[in-house]
Amino acid sequence: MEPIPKPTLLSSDLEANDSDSESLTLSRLVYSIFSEVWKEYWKWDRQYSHDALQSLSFSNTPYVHRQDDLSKLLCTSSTPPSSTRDERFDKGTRDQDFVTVYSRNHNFSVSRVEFLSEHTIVADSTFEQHKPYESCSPLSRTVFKGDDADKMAFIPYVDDEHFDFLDHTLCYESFAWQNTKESNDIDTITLETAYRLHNEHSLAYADIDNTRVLPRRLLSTPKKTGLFALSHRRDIPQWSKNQAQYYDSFPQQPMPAAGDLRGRLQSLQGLFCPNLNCIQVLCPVHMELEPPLQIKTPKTPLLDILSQVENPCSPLCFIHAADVESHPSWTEEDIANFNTILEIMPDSPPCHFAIMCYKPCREVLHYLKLMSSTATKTLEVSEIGKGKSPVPIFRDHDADDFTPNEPCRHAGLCNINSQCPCFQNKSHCLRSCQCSMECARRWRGCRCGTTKGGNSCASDRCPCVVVRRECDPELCRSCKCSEAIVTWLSRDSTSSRCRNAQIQHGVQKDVEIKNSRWGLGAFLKEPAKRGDLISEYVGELIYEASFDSRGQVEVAEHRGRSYAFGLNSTLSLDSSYLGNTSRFIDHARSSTSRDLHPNCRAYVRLVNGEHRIGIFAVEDINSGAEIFIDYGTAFYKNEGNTPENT
Ligand SMILES: C[S@@+](CC[C@H](N)C(=O)[O-])C[C@H]1O[C@@H](n2cnc3c(N)ncnc32)[C@H](O)[C@@H]1O
Repeated sequence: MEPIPKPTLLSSDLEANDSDSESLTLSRLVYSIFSEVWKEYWKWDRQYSHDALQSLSFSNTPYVHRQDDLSKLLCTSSTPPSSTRDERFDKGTRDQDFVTVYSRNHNFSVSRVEFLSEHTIVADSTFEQHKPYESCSPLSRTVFKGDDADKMAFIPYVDDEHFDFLDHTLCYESFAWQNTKESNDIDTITLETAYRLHNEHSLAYADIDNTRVLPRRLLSTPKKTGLFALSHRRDIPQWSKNQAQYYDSFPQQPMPAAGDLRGRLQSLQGLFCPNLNCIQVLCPVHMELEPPLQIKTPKTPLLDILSQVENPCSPLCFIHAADVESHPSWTEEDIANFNTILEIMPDSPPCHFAIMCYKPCREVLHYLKLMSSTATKTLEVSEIGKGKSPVPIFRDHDADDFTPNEPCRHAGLCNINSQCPCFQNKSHCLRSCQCSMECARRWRGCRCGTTKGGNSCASDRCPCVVVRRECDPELCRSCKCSEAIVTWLSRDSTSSRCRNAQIQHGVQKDVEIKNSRWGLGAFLKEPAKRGDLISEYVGELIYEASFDSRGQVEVAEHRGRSYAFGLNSTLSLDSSYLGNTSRFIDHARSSTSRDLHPNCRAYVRLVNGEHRIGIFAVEDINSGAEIFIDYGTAFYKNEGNTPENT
């Protein structure tokens, strides 16, 4: 059985007998129930594991022909036992191999046995064994890792006498398998402890958390999701009779009432990542636990909004008759919901509000007129006396000297007084920043036009290109960068397309990985034009300490291959363990031979507030050609390569 972890904070106090304070009594109770559950759980675990293993043994595998409740398929290679052979095995197929498939129930009893014949394929030629190569999990987008854990998940090259793994272990504090505090087992034990303390000892969950005896917090805090919320997202072993009552007993995240539109929008918004590179549900990288509602300042005068509506939305649309006969009497709830929608999409036509508010379009316009006159007055008053702000300074065009910051969330203007992180970092405000759309720190996008059959934003004439950021689908409207992906997908070569949004659109070339001069190399499977994105370089985003301990000096050196790129002033992008085909692109120096020169180049671009690396063709390249980039002078220094030997 695993040793019971002692709570770090109170372990000595818990063992002392002479203190009677209320909190200590509470802590002792929590600890004693935790210990009780701990022992019960590991006893169950041992029996469960024993039964599971036992059930796999052949002698214990009774033939039960039942089709229902199949939960597990286990395969072993064998010939069928003669007693259970059916006709198929007597028709000259005896020398074939058979696979016996046992279907099992939750309690490991066998519910069905089948014998499947196995077809053997004889290869014409012998395969040559590939030399040892590390595995790399395929990745479609970069993931944020930050710092590697202090716990070592495995010992690399442990059977290789040339690798000094003892030296490598010094980079870590412990082995991951020595740590019993973070596991599904511990979470399971903690949940059962919480249940018993609450239901059998009448302890409030907040009081249990306050003792800080349990290894995980039960309730969520603004910064961290608690175990109760997490338990809905994972499977818990079926071990305790109390489990069926967990979900009635444990507090749920309160759901906003049906009429509370603001609350419902906020909780819905909290599900989706606001970063345009991501938009993933419950994204662990960009999302706060309870992000505030994104409120927007109106930008377009009402008359302009109205003039853009071409078709009536209904017989009661404002287009037919703009005025109402008398002031429509909406309930307080109607008005509150209308205001909420107005806050998040102020520049929408009344027809859209009509659908969302369940009100006639014409009545909506009446309220819009009322609200817009108030809004203008408020704006005028709030702008009085502000004076001119100093011209903002930015440095986010230079990745070597900049790391993107979190979106800003503060009251007031983005300046020194509000301690705005964008101001402090000299960056542009992001789409998901809380400041007004009129904020002087916001990037305004480009106004590049598109030409029929031509491209836009392909040169330094585009202001986005100049500052090394990809066009923004919400800001760069005239280059139609939000439509470029549709154009590309339809392969419509006659339509114009924005050339400065290829990374976010994932417009990549087909690439094949084959043996090459220095291990594996990347080869084009289709032609590429100058300026085309070949592939995005994806991997794990890591800080410098992890860059070092991943062993640019140890593991990578031993392997003889390095997959890390400097991304910006604090982060590197490493595709050693997670990556895509671009990790196989080899290096070539400028101005060497025709078939060994850099036909592509890696560029760091600011894409919707994040740095990403694109590998772009710097010349027209034929299908079948190997892709090369120039790794730069660091490659010569770090890897002992000289320009001559490459
Ligand atoms: C990003 S990996 C490229 C893919 C690598 N060829 C493979 O098999 O996985 C970079 C490593 O490939 C090797 N490499 C690539 N280009 C090279 C060159 N021109 N000269 C020597 N080694 C090179 C070096 O070991 C380098 O650290």
